[in-house]
Amino acid sequence: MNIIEIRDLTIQFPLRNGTITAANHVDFDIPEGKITGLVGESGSGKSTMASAILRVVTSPGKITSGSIIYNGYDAKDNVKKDILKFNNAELQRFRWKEVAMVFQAAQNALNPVVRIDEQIIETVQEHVDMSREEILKKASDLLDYVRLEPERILKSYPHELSGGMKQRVMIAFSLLLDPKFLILDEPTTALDVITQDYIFDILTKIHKERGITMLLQTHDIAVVAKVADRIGVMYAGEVVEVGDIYEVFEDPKHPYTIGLIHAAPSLIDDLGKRTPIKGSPPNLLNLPSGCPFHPRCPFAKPVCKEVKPTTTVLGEDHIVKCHSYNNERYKKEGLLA
Ligand SMILES: Nc1ncnc2c1ncn2[C@@H]1O[C@H](COP(=O)(O)OP(=O)(O)OP(=O)(O)O)[C@@H](O)[C@H]1O
Ligand code: NI
Repeated sequence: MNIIEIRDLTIQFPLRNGTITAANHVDFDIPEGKITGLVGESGSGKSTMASAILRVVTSPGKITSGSIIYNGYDAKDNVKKDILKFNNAELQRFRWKEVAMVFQAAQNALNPVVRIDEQIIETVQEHVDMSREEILKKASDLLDYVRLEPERILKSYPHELSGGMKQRVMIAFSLLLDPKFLILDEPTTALDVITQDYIFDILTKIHKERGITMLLQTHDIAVVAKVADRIGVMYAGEVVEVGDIYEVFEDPKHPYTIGLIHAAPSLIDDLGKRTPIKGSPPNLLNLPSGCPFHPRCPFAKPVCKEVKPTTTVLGEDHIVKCHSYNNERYKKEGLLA
């Protein structure tokens, strides 16, 4: 079952010099109980899509089409719910209790002048009726779970903690109301590699032991390879390939996916073969015609310049948006092993 089903989602930012389409008629499913990784270069629209799920798209962004169905409620109120139609009371109930998010640079979300224990109590009491004692007990268990020393952390101010510790506090925070679905937006960016690995260990443990569905957004495809069950690839506001992690790494279909894999140092055995994707991400104010990837694509054909590719279903959980996905040249040119 899919906990989230995004259909035809369009999000636009009207700016003085034009309109940016950060999500362009996106269809995307997030299956329950799995870790879905979402990769794409900076500006491809990952954070914007996540912010739509929680209805926190930043101004001047507007959702101009689509629906986001949430299937996480109990069978008894067996109605499919469109998050985009939630009223304020429904949103209040939905955020934190159903879906929680750990933001990019979440550590900065902590209030610098309030002790951690008071911040936790305040946040929880905004959403549910729980006593201070109950909250502190739960917070201690969770801090312990993310391998922090509860007594010390609860009495600390944010500046007394390292970046990695603050990020683990934010992960514990996100679990306070037992959400079914956790969105992690670049949860380890700005942390050193050892701390990153440590945090991914903890996230994997949380996923295994609690069965929480996760959406992990990152520009680092190597992280997705390590942690996720499925991968979605975003380019210029579109999801261009989605599939099971083994299938996509074994047999990537979109030239952009192939490019990302070949550009990731730790995924290529022979470092000499590492090849960055040529060119740079498109200007969303002035998108190329047809397939937005065509100016950078080694396999572009005349049609790619003219016609936007539609979605091709390749298997039970594998889709691609490309005119040349089955091009034998992929293999001939040695781009694939
Ligand atoms: N508040 C805003 N005002 C104007 N444009 C915005 C705003 N938020 C996002 N955008 C634009 O929307 C596009 C998608 O941005 P988004 O942050 O979703 O990408 P991303 O894939 O998360 O990138 P990153 O890896 O840098 O976080 C970008 O072109 C960005 O400039
Ligand atoms: Ni982002």
